[in-house]
Amino acid sequence: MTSRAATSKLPEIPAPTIALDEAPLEGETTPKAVATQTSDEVPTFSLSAPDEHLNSSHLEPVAKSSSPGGLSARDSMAPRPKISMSTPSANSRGPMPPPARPAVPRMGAPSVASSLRIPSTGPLPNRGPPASSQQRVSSGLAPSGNLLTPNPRSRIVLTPGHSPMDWAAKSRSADLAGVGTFLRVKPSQLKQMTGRKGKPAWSSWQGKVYNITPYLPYHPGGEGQLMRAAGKDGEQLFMETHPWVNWENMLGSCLVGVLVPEGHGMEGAQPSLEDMD
Ligand code: HEM
Repeated sequence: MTSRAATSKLPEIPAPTIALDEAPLEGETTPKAVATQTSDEVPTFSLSAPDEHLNSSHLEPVAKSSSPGGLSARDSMAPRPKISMSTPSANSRGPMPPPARPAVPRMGAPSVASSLRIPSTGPLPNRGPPASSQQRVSSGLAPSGNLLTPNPRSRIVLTPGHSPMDWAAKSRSADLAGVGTFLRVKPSQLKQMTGRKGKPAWSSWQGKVYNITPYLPYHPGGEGQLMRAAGKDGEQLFMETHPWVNWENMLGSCLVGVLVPEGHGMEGAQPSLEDMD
């Protein structure tokens, strides 16, 4: 009974004003009413096709699909989209997808998908000033001896057991200064600590003197580079090379003492210096 009423409404739908007034009310926006002018032609065609299905089989699918009939409303909605979708999908299932997809990515640039892609060839975003930082690499990738990265600058390949992580562990575990107590070191005395002739290599940094000998095999720049600072103030060389490196933290266990003027007494320090010769 109700089905006939619905079918009877369908032929009345072609009148544009009635059908369109009902649609926007159920819909969200009234501006869609503009489509009514174009829909004058559409409803005649689209409705004709479903009308045939509805008239002939609107009761049949309900009975076929489910006898309880609780889904009658859904079933009535389903066939309409199926009709419109069926014709294009049936045509596109075979050949359509393959040719369309490859053409777009090969062209590349203009598509939205391409703008979302990560460039495979261009430079990656800068994540920090020391791009080739040994510290950054070593923080997670060099738990033991060998360094796994190439030498973009003048870094060397450290021998096994001498990675920055190894140094961190060693420097935490022991006093590496090589002196019994903190010393007052004169510049003339610092100059003698060149790491040669059996003497340790000392270097000063901001008024403090460090024994850099234990760190030599751990220095990513090589022993030769580090030795350039031996026997003198190494701050300038250090800052010219890697100002981001924290000298004090890395060589804290190597602290010998403080640098004092030449005329300053060496009361406590003199014996220790003599003993080391
Ligand atoms: C004495 C204290 C020093 C410490 C604790 C120290 C520590 C380090 C560290 C951690 C690196 C790796 C840096 C990185 O890859 O980002 C490095 C590299 C290097 N260091 Fe030193 N260094 C010292 C002194 C010196 C001195 C006096 C020189 C002389 C110029 C020097 C020359 C170099 C060079 C050429 C590199 C390799 C280039 C680089 O990776 O940046 N270092 N040093």
